[in-house]
Amino acid sequence: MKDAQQDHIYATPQERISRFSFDERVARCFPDMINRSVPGYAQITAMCALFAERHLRPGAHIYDLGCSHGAASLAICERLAERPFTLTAVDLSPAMVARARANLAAHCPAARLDDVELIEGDILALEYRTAGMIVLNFTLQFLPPERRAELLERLFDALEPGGVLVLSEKVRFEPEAVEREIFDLHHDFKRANGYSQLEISQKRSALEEVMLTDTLEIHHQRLEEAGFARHFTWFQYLNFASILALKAS
Ligand SMILES: Nc1ncnc2c1ncn2[C@@H]1O[C@H](C[S@+](CC[C@H]([NH3+])C(=O)[O-])CC(=O)[O-])[C@@H](O)[C@H]1O
Ligand SMILES: O=C(O)C(=O)Cc1ccccc1
Repeated sequence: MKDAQQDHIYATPQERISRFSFDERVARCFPDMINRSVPGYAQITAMCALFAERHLRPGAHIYDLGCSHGAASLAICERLAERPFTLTAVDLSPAMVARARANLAAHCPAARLDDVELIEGDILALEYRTAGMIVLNFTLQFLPPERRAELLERLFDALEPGGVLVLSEKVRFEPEAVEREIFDLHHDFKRANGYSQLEISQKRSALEEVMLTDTLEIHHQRLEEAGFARHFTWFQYLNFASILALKAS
């Protein structure tokens, strides 16, 4: 599937801006979109492989939830090419799952390919098996806020002792003055990466009711309540952050 395209989705004025969705059009340009929009995306993806290398017991299972093109899964498969593990990557969008499948088939080391499974489905409805590592990179923010705690509790239950969860999110800040400053700086970041003011503001409107962000404090509180013994923000770049949460061994 050689269709890696530049993101021009919001480049022309739209009369009515429809809600953002992970459809065919977004899937087609997704790598370009996320790399130019999410500060630290490449670093966070690469670190997921190092977390797996450090924390995964041989033979353990990994989940990549809301995998999109499968970037985190691929980074893990490449780094742990010689080590035994199994992996399930899940996404609700058929267009994304098709890309993840093609990407993994093309780039996953042959020795790992048989142990990787892709599921087109809702991570809120999945039956989880015991896992050593769960990756939630920029996915929780798209779930209804009232379902987030329940999902984290289920993921905590699925993790084996010593298991790890990587939770990466766009976050908001309090007080409002700080939020405004960092929000604007993120827009500067996007402009520096070639997005126009029109693209930035139209996409912001499209995301308004779809992507509801929490503060880092809320994320940590949820993880605490889900049962995680240790959880800390290991990365932050403007309003994008990643937390590592560990289940006691
Ligand atoms: N209920 C759901 N069930 C399954 N998938 C879902 C659900 N809701 C949304 N998604 C999927 O979650 C992904 C979010 S993108 C993740 C990036 C990836 N992790 C990456 O590291 O490249 C983040 C972003 O675009 O900012 C999309 O592919 C949705 O289809
Ligand atoms: O583009 C943005 O402003 C974002 O907040 C991140 C993002 C990246 C890709 C899809 C949806 C949101």
